[in-house]
Amino acid sequence: MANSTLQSVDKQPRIGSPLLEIEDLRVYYDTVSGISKAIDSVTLNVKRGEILGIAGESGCGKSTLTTALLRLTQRPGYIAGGSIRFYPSGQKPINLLELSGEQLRTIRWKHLSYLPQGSMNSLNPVLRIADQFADVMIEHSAISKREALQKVPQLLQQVGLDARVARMFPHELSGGMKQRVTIAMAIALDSDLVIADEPTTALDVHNQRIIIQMLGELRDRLGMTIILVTHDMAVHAELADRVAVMYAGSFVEVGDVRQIFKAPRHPYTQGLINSIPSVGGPRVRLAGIKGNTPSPRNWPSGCRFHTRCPQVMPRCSQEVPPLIALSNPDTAGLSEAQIEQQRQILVACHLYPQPEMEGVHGN
Ligand SMILES: Nc1ncnc2c1ncn2[C@@H]1O[C@H](COP(=O)(O)OP(=O)(O)OP(=O)(O)O)[C@@H](O)[C@H]1O
Repeated sequence: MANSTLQSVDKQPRIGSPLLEIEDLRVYYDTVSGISKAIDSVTLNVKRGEILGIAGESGCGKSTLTTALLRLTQRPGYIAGGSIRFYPSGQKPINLLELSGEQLRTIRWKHLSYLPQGSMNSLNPVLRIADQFADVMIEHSAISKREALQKVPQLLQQVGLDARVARMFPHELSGGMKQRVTIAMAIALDSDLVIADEPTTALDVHNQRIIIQMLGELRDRLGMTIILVTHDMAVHAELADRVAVMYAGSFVEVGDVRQIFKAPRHPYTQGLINSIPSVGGPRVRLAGIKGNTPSPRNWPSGCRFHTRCPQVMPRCSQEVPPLIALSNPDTAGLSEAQIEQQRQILVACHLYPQPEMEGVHGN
Protein backbone atom coordinates (compact mmCIF):
# COMPACT_ATOMS: atom_id res chain seq x y z
CA MET A 1 0.00 0.00 0.00
CA ALA A 2 1.42 3.38 -1.01
CA ASN A 3 0.46 5.41 2.04
CA SER A 4 1.64 4.94 5.60
CA THR A 5 -1.77 5.06 7.34
CA LEU A 6 -3.23 2.03 5.57
CA GLN A 7 -0.66 -0.57 6.58
CA SER A 8 -1.29 -4.23 5.87
CA VAL A 9 -1.70 -6.75 8.66
CA ASP A 10 -1.99 -10.50 8.21
CA LYS A 11 -4.64 -11.30 10.79
CA GLN A 12 -8.00 -12.56 9.50
CA PRO A 13 -10.69 -10.52 11.27
CA ARG A 14 -13.21 -12.51 13.33
CA ILE A 15 -17.00 -12.19 13.30
CA GLY A 16 -17.94 -10.13 16.35
CA SER A 17 -14.60 -8.29 16.51
CA PRO A 18 -14.79 -4.46 16.43
CA LEU A 19 -15.23 -2.93 12.98
CA LEU A 20 -16.13 0.66 13.83
CA GLU A 21 -15.75 2.61 17.07
CA ILE A 22 -17.37 6.04 17.07
CA GLU A 23 -16.28 8.18 19.99
CA ASP A 24 -17.84 11.50 21.02
CA LEU A 25 -18.66 12.43 17.42
CA ARG A 26 -20.11 15.89 16.85
CA VAL A 27 -21.43 17.18 13.51
CA TYR A 28 -22.75 20.73 13.31
CA TYR A 29 -24.29 22.98 10.66
CA ASP A 30 -23.57 26.70 10.45
CA THR A 31 -26.92 28.37 9.79
CA VAL A 32 -28.02 32.01 9.62
CA SER A 33 -29.84 31.56 12.91
CA GLY A 34 -26.92 29.91 14.75
CA ILE A 35 -25.06 26.62 15.07
CA SER A 36 -27.24 23.57 14.61
CA LYS A 37 -25.82 20.70 16.69
CA ALA A 38 -27.34 17.91 14.60
CA ILE A 39 -25.03 15.18 15.98
CA ASP A 40 -24.00 15.99 19.50
CA SER A 41 -21.65 13.57 21.23
CA VAL A 42 -22.37 10.21 19.66
CA THR A 43 -20.53 7.12 20.91
CA LEU A 44 -21.25 3.74 19.33
CA ASN A 45 -19.49 0.48 18.40
CA VAL A 46 -20.26 -1.71 15.40
CA LYS A 47 -19.20 -5.38 15.43
CA ARG A 48 -18.00 -7.30 12.37
CA GLY A 49 -20.76 -9.43 10.80
CA GLU A 50 -23.74 -7.73 12.46
CA ILE A 51 -26.61 -5.66 11.14
CA LEU A 52 -26.80 -2.62 13.36
CA GLY A 53 -30.03 -0.68 12.95
CA ILE A 54 -30.12 3.07 13.53
CA ALA A 55 -33.66 4.16 14.38
CA GLY A 56 -35.34 7.47 15.14
CA GLU A 57 -37.89 9.99 13.87
CA SER A 58 -37.26 12.22 10.89
CA GLY A 59 -34.79 15.00 11.75
CA CYS A 60 -33.08 13.20 14.68
CA GLY A 61 -29.75 13.13 12.82
CA LYS A 62 -29.56 9.70 11.11
CA SER A 63 -28.43 10.99 7.70
CA THR A 64 -26.06 13.54 9.23
CA LEU A 65 -24.42 10.68 11.15
CA THR A 66 -24.10 8.33 8.17
CA THR A 67 -22.66 10.98 5.86
CA ALA A 68 -20.11 11.84 8.58
CA LEU A 69 -19.12 8.16 8.88
CA LEU A 70 -18.38 8.24 5.16
CA ARG A 71 -16.64 11.63 5.39
CA LEU A 72 -19.22 13.02 2.96
CA THR A 73 -20.33 15.92 5.18
CA GLN A 74 -20.79 19.03 3.07
CA ARG A 75 -20.92 22.72 3.94
CA PRO A 76 -22.64 24.23 5.86
CA GLY A 77 -22.07 20.98 7.80
CA TYR A 78 -18.75 20.16 9.44
CA ILE A 79 -17.31 17.63 11.85
CA ALA A 80 -16.81 19.52 15.11
CA GLY A 81 -15.01 16.77 17.02
CA GLY A 82 -14.62 13.12 17.97
CA SER A 83 -13.08 10.10 16.30
CA ILE A 84 -14.24 7.24 14.06
CA ARG A 85 -11.93 4.26 14.39
CA PHE A 86 -12.29 1.78 11.53
CA TYR A 87 -10.74 -1.71 11.37
CA PRO A 88 -10.54 -2.57 7.63
CA SER A 89 -9.70 -6.24 6.96
CA GLY A 90 -6.00 -6.76 6.27
CA GLN A 91 -5.15 -3.22 7.42
CA LYS A 92 -4.24 -1.54 10.67
CA PRO A 93 -7.05 0.41 12.38
CA ILE A 94 -7.45 3.98 11.17
CA ASN A 95 -9.24 7.12 12.34
CA LEU A 96 -11.46 7.97 9.36
CA LEU A 97 -11.46 11.63 10.40
CA GLU A 98 -7.69 11.88 9.87
CA LEU A 99 -7.54 10.45 6.34
CA SER A 100 -6.55 12.57 3.33
CA GLY A 101 -8.75 12.68 0.21
CA GLU A 102 -6.48 10.13 -1.51
CA GLN A 103 -6.61 7.74 1.45
CA LEU A 104 -10.40 8.07 1.58
CA ARG A 105 -10.67 7.07 -2.08
CA THR A 106 -8.74 3.88 -1.23
CA ILE A 107 -11.11 3.09 1.64
CA ARG A 108 -14.43 3.87 -0.13
CA TRP A 109 -16.08 0.96 -1.92
CA LYS A 110 -13.10 -1.34 -1.21
CA HIS A 111 -13.78 -1.27 2.53
CA LEU A 112 -16.75 1.06 3.00
CA SER A 113 -19.81 1.13 0.72
CA TYR A 114 -22.83 3.40 0.80
CA LEU A 115 -26.40 2.94 -0.37
CA PRO A 116 -27.79 6.48 -0.10
CA GLN A 117 -31.52 7.24 0.23
CA GLY A 118 -33.09 6.67 -3.19
CA SER A 119 -29.86 5.06 -4.40
CA MET A 120 -31.79 3.21 -7.10
CA ASN A 121 -32.14 6.60 -8.79
CA SER A 122 -28.38 7.15 -8.68
CA LEU A 123 -27.71 4.74 -11.55
CA ASN A 124 -26.45 6.42 -14.73
CA PRO A 125 -29.39 6.34 -17.20
CA VAL A 126 -27.21 6.14 -20.33
CA LEU A 127 -24.91 3.29 -19.25
CA ARG A 128 -25.68 -0.41 -19.36
CA ILE A 129 -25.67 -2.05 -15.90
CA ALA A 130 -22.51 -4.10 -16.67
CA ASP A 131 -20.56 -0.95 -17.59
CA GLN A 132 -21.61 0.75 -14.35
CA PHE A 133 -20.26 -2.22 -12.38
CA ALA A 134 -17.03 -2.18 -14.39
CA ASP A 135 -16.50 1.55 -13.73
CA VAL A 136 -16.77 1.06 -9.97
CA MET A 137 -14.58 -2.04 -9.90
CA ILE A 138 -11.84 -0.60 -12.13
CA GLU A 139 -11.69 2.62 -10.11
CA HIS A 140 -11.38 0.85 -6.76
CA SER A 141 -9.42 -2.34 -7.41
CA ALA A 142 -6.55 -3.55 -9.62
CA ILE A 143 -8.81 -5.28 -12.14
CA SER A 144 -9.11 -5.07 -15.94
CA LYS A 145 -12.40 -4.18 -17.67
CA ARG A 146 -12.63 -7.74 -19.02
CA GLU A 147 -12.21 -9.26 -15.56
CA ALA A 148 -14.73 -6.82 -14.10
CA LEU A 149 -17.34 -7.63 -16.76
CA GLN A 150 -16.87 -11.36 -16.17
CA LYS A 151 -17.79 -10.91 -12.51
CA VAL A 152 -21.05 -9.04 -13.16
CA PRO A 153 -23.42 -12.01 -13.84
CA GLN A 154 -22.37 -13.72 -10.61
CA LEU A 155 -22.85 -10.50 -8.63
CA LEU A 156 -26.32 -10.07 -10.08
CA GLN A 157 -27.18 -13.67 -9.19
CA GLN A 158 -26.12 -13.01 -5.59
CA VAL A 159 -28.95 -10.51 -5.34
CA GLY A 160 -31.41 -12.76 -7.14
CA LEU A 161 -31.24 -11.07 -10.57
CA ASP A 162 -30.90 -12.78 -13.94
CA ALA A 163 -27.50 -12.40 -15.69
CA ARG A 164 -29.35 -10.73 -18.64
CA VAL A 165 -29.83 -7.63 -16.46
CA ALA A 166 -26.13 -6.87 -17.11
CA ARG A 167 -26.98 -5.83 -20.69
CA MET A 168 -29.93 -3.65 -19.71
CA PHE A 169 -30.26 0.09 -19.09
CA PRO A 170 -31.70 1.40 -15.78
CA HIS A 171 -35.02 2.48 -17.40
CA GLU A 172 -35.67 -1.16 -18.33
CA LEU A 173 -35.66 -2.19 -14.64
CA SER A 174 -38.31 -1.85 -11.92
CA GLY A 175 -37.56 0.12 -8.73
CA GLY A 176 -36.94 -3.07 -6.78
CA MET A 177 -34.56 -4.43 -9.45
CA LYS A 178 -32.61 -1.14 -9.48
CA GLN A 179 -32.30 -1.28 -5.70
CA ARG A 180 -30.95 -4.83 -5.98
CA VAL A 181 -28.41 -3.65 -8.60
CA THR A 182 -27.13 -0.96 -6.23
CA ILE A 183 -26.80 -3.56 -3.45
CA ALA A 184 -24.85 -5.84 -5.80
CA MET A 185 -22.56 -2.89 -6.63
CA ALA A 186 -21.98 -2.35 -2.91
CA ILE A 187 -20.87 -5.96 -2.50
CA ALA A 188 -18.87 -6.04 -5.78
CA LEU A 189 -15.68 -5.16 -3.96
CA ASP A 190 -16.46 -7.20 -0.86
CA SER A 191 -16.59 -4.14 1.39
CA ASP A 192 -16.12 -4.63 5.12
CA LEU A 193 -19.04 -2.32 5.86
CA VAL A 194 -22.16 -1.33 3.93
CA ILE A 195 -24.14 1.68 5.13
CA ALA A 196 -27.70 1.47 3.81
CA ASP A 197 -29.83 4.62 4.27
CA GLU A 198 -33.59 3.84 4.08
CA PRO A 199 -33.06 0.91 1.63
CA THR A 200 -36.76 -0.05 1.57
CA THR A 201 -38.34 3.41 1.50
CA ALA A 202 -40.15 4.24 -1.77
CA LEU A 203 -40.54 0.55 -2.67
CA ASP A 204 -43.82 -1.36 -2.80
CA VAL A 205 -44.49 -4.00 -0.11
CA HIS A 206 -43.42 -6.89 -2.38
CA ASN A 207 -40.05 -5.30 -3.17
CA GLN A 208 -39.56 -4.22 0.45
CA ARG A 209 -39.84 -7.89 1.45
CA ILE A 210 -37.29 -8.93 -1.19
CA ILE A 211 -34.76 -6.28 -0.13
CA ILE A 212 -35.15 -7.17 3.56
CA GLN A 213 -34.67 -10.86 2.81
CA MET A 214 -31.66 -10.15 0.60
CA LEU A 215 -29.82 -7.94 3.08
CA GLY A 216 -30.34 -10.62 5.74
CA GLU A 217 -28.95 -13.28 3.39
CA LEU A 218 -25.88 -11.18 2.59
CA ARG A 219 -25.11 -10.89 6.28
CA ASP A 220 -25.60 -14.66 6.80
CA ARG A 221 -23.87 -15.86 3.60
CA LEU A 222 -21.09 -13.31 3.11
CA GLY A 223 -20.69 -12.17 6.70
CA MET A 224 -21.29 -8.58 5.57
CA THR A 225 -21.54 -5.90 8.24
CA ILE A 226 -24.42 -3.52 7.60
CA ILE A 227 -25.46 -0.27 9.24
CA LEU A 228 -29.15 -0.09 8.45
CA VAL A 229 -30.61 3.39 8.78
CA THR A 230 -34.39 3.66 8.78
CA HIS A 231 -37.21 5.31 10.69
CA ASP A 232 -39.25 2.13 10.06
CA MET A 233 -39.16 0.08 13.28
CA ALA A 234 -40.78 -2.90 11.53
CA VAL A 235 -37.74 -3.18 9.23
CA HIS A 236 -35.40 -3.13 12.23
CA ALA A 237 -37.49 -5.85 13.90
CA GLU A 238 -37.05 -8.11 10.87
CA LEU A 239 -33.44 -7.45 9.96
CA ALA A 240 -31.28 -5.92 12.68
CA ASP A 241 -29.21 -7.83 15.24
CA ARG A 242 -28.86 -4.74 17.44
CA VAL A 243 -30.71 -1.43 17.35
CA ALA A 244 -29.39 2.01 18.30
CA VAL A 245 -32.23 4.47 18.93
CA MET A 246 -31.40 8.09 18.17
CA TYR A 247 -33.20 11.10 19.60
CA ALA A 248 -32.20 14.74 19.11
CA GLY A 249 -28.66 14.10 17.89
CA SER A 250 -27.54 11.33 20.26
CA PHE A 251 -28.36 7.73 21.19
CA VAL A 252 -30.86 7.08 23.99
CA GLU A 253 -30.93 3.27 23.86
CA VAL A 254 -28.73 0.61 22.24
CA GLY A 255 -29.21 -3.14 22.51
CA ASP A 256 -30.12 -6.54 21.14
CA VAL A 257 -33.11 -6.22 18.81
CA ARG A 258 -35.20 -8.84 20.66
CA GLN A 259 -34.59 -7.14 24.00
CA ILE A 260 -35.45 -3.73 22.57
CA PHE A 261 -38.76 -4.94 21.13
CA LYS A 262 -39.65 -7.18 24.09
CA ALA A 263 -38.88 -4.66 26.82
CA PRO A 264 -37.95 -1.20 25.52
CA ARG A 265 -36.41 0.76 28.40
CA HIS A 266 -36.34 4.37 27.25
CA PRO A 267 -39.75 6.11 27.09
CA TYR A 268 -38.82 7.35 23.60
CA THR A 269 -38.13 3.78 22.40
CA GLN A 270 -41.42 2.72 23.97
CA GLY A 271 -43.19 5.47 22.00
CA LEU A 272 -41.53 4.40 18.73
CA ILE A 273 -42.53 0.77 19.23
CA ASN A 274 -46.07 1.71 20.22
CA SER A 275 -46.32 3.61 16.94
CA ILE A 276 -45.89 0.46 14.82
CA PRO A 277 -49.27 -0.53 13.36
CA SER A 278 -50.07 -4.22 13.82
CA VAL A 279 -50.93 -6.03 10.59
CA GLY A 280 -54.27 -7.81 10.77
CA GLY A 281 -54.87 -6.79 14.39
CA PRO A 282 -57.92 -4.88 15.66
CA ARG A 283 -58.17 -1.22 14.57
CA VAL A 284 -56.69 0.80 17.44
CA ARG A 285 -55.51 4.38 17.72
CA LEU A 286 -51.69 4.44 17.73
CA ALA A 287 -50.18 5.79 20.91
CA GLY A 288 -47.46 7.66 19.01
CA ILE A 289 -45.28 10.32 20.65
CA LYS A 290 -46.76 13.68 21.54
CA GLY A 291 -45.08 16.91 20.47
CA ASN A 292 -42.34 17.68 17.94
CA THR A 293 -38.62 17.00 17.77
CA PRO A 294 -36.78 19.97 19.32
CA SER A 295 -34.50 22.18 17.25
CA PRO A 296 -30.78 21.30 17.12
CA ARG A 297 -30.07 25.04 17.41
CA ASN A 298 -31.52 25.00 20.90
CA TRP A 299 -31.69 21.55 22.50
CA PRO A 300 -33.72 21.34 25.74
CA SER A 301 -31.64 21.22 28.93
CA GLY A 302 -31.08 17.92 30.78
CA CYS A 303 -32.61 14.96 28.99
CA ARG A 304 -33.61 16.25 25.55
CA PHE A 305 -36.71 14.06 25.57
CA HIS A 306 -38.06 15.54 28.81
CA THR A 307 -40.33 18.01 26.97
CA ARG A 308 -42.25 15.08 25.44
CA CYS A 309 -41.70 12.34 28.00
CA PRO A 310 -44.80 10.79 29.64
CA GLN A 311 -42.65 9.78 32.64
CA VAL A 312 -40.82 13.07 33.18
CA MET A 313 -39.39 13.77 36.68
CA PRO A 314 -38.00 17.02 38.12
CA ARG A 315 -34.33 16.05 37.60
CA CYS A 316 -34.92 15.28 33.88
CA SER A 317 -34.83 18.97 32.91
CA GLN A 318 -31.69 19.55 35.01
CA GLU A 319 -29.29 16.64 34.48
CA VAL A 320 -28.12 14.99 31.26
CA PRO A 321 -28.52 11.20 31.68
CA PRO A 322 -25.40 9.38 30.40
CA LEU A 323 -25.75 6.37 28.07
CA ILE A 324 -24.80 3.54 30.40
CA ALA A 325 -25.04 -0.23 30.64
CA LEU A 326 -28.27 -1.26 32.29
CA SER A 327 -27.73 -2.49 35.80
CA ASN A 328 -30.56 -4.67 37.01
CA PRO A 329 -30.04 -5.90 40.57
CA ASP A 330 -32.89 -8.41 40.20
CA THR A 331 -31.22 -11.23 38.26
CA ALA A 332 -32.90 -14.07 40.18
CA GLY A 333 -34.01 -16.84 37.86
CA LEU A 334 -32.01 -15.48 34.90
CA SER A 335 -29.41 -17.60 33.08
CA GLU A 336 -25.80 -16.38 32.63
CA ALA A 337 -26.59 -15.67 28.97
CA GLN A 338 -29.66 -13.58 29.88
CA ILE A 339 -27.69 -11.57 32.45
CA GLU A 340 -24.94 -10.97 29.85
CA GLN A 341 -27.58 -9.91 27.29
CA GLN A 342 -28.99 -7.40 29.81
CA ARG A 343 -25.52 -5.98 30.42
CA GLN A 344 -25.26 -5.23 26.69
CA ILE A 345 -28.22 -2.84 26.86
CA LEU A 346 -27.25 0.81 27.08
CA VAL A 347 -29.82 3.39 28.07
CA ALA A 348 -29.71 7.14 28.76
CA CYS A 349 -32.58 7.76 31.16
CA HIS A 350 -32.99 8.82 34.80
CA LEU A 351 -35.59 6.08 35.34
CA TYR A 352 -32.78 3.54 35.63
CA PRO A 353 -30.13 3.25 38.35
CA GLN A 354 -26.80 4.73 37.32
CA PRO A 355 -24.34 3.12 39.69
CA GLU A 356 -20.67 2.91 38.71
CA MET A 357 -19.29 5.65 36.45
CA GLU A 358 -16.91 3.29 34.61
CA GLY A 359 -19.94 2.04 32.64
CA VAL A 360 -20.45 5.46 31.00
CA HIS A 361 -20.57 5.37 27.20
CA GLY A 362 -21.26 9.04 26.44
CA ASN A 363 -24.65 10.34 25.40
N1 LIG B 1 -27.67 21.32 5.18
C1 LIG B 1 -28.21 21.54 6.38
N2 LIG B 1 -28.18 22.77 6.94
C2 LIG B 1 -28.71 23.01 8.16
N3 LIG B 1 -29.30 22.05 8.93
C3 LIG B 1 -29.36 20.80 8.43
C4 LIG B 1 -28.82 20.48 7.13
N4 LIG B 1 -29.04 19.16 6.91
C5 LIG B 1 -29.68 18.69 8.00
N5 LIG B 1 -29.86 19.67 8.91
C6 LIG B 1 -30.53 19.56 10.22
O1 LIG B 1 -29.91 18.53 10.96
C7 LIG B 1 -30.88 17.82 11.71
C8 LIG B 1 -30.75 16.33 11.41
O2 LIG B 1 -31.15 16.11 10.05
P1 LIG B 1 -30.96 14.68 9.34
O3 LIG B 1 -31.35 14.83 7.91
O4 LIG B 1 -29.60 14.16 9.63
O5 LIG B 1 -32.04 13.81 10.12
P2 LIG B 1 -32.66 12.38 9.71
O6 LIG B 1 -32.90 11.67 10.99
O7 LIG B 1 -31.78 11.71 8.73
O8 LIG B 1 -34.02 12.78 9.05
P3 LIG B 1 -34.74 12.11 7.76
O9 LIG B 1 -35.13 10.73 8.20
O10 LIG B 1 -35.91 13.02 7.52
O11 LIG B 1 -33.73 12.10 6.65
C9 LIG B 1 -32.25 18.39 11.33
O12 LIG B 1 -32.66 19.31 12.32
C10 LIG B 1 -31.97 19.11 10.03
O13 LIG B 1 -32.82 20.23 9.89
